[in-house]
Amino acid sequence: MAETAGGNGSDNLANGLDGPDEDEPDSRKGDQSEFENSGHGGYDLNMEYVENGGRESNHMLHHLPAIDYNNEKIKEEDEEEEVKTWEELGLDPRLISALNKNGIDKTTPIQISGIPLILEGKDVVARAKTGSGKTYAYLLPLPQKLFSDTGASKKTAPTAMILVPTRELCQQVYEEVLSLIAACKVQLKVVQVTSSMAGKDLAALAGPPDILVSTPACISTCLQSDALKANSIQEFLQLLVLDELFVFRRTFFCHMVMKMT
Ligand SMILES: Nc1ncnc2c1ncn2[C@@H]1O[C@H](COP(=O)(O)OP(=O)(O)OP(=O)(O)O)[C@@H](O)[C@H]1O
Repeated sequence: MAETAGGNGSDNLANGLDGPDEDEPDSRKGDQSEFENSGHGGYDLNMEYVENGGRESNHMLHHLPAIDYNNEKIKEEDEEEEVKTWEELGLDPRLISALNKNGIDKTTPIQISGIPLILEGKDVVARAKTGSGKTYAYLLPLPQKLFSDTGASKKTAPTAMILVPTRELCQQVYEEVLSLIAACKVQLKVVQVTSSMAGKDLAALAGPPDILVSTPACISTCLQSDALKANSIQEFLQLLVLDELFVFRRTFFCHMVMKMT
């Protein structure tokens, strides 16, 4: 991880178009049965994410608190791990209610570890086995942190960005965010943009959204076309999620993150 974020900085956010292929097959097809079968052991370090929770945060990922479950460590944690409720994680009652309506009433280890840290505004790198609930681990705190955001009326960039490597994942995460926000009955503008969208669709970025779900390649295009402005992102972005972080390693995107945070 240190190597990933500690690489050479880029001089220009819009430079370096060697981003990941957005047509890469969607690796996340986790469904309920997959989740149930995964148990809480055997984490195989196959996914990571970063949440940038504060302007004062350190730019070097190796300084971040890391939730890093490997097979050996998870056994120890399984023995000692305290099961916590959504309430004990500090989750907003509206989100808990939304989860309960979908029959999700128990927390998973990655959610127990990650959600409180993210709510505290810490930067987090987390990895756990497919189907272990990582998406909710970052998705639940995100709107919650925006519930209390009175909304800077003059903001010119999204408050939160979720970046995923493929269009399929983008659509999937976008729908999950929309569904959570609808269930909570809060007014948050959520926008999805991908490289396959026509220029006129980028008009949705004007406004701008509270939460933007996109891909690195598309963000690069948006920066080049001025649909997004690097300076505005630096000023207004409060939360950044990189889902499937390993895909972004050694790409221009690492440099971009260094600039944006
Ligand atoms: N606490 C929970 N209780 C029950 N089901 C859950 C819980 N958290 C998530 N799920 C469900 O488990 C499934 C897999 O979760 P999710 O997609 O978050 O896994 P993931 O760790 O992100 O997987 P991947 O590495 O493939 O992205 C989803 O259907 C999700 O709705």
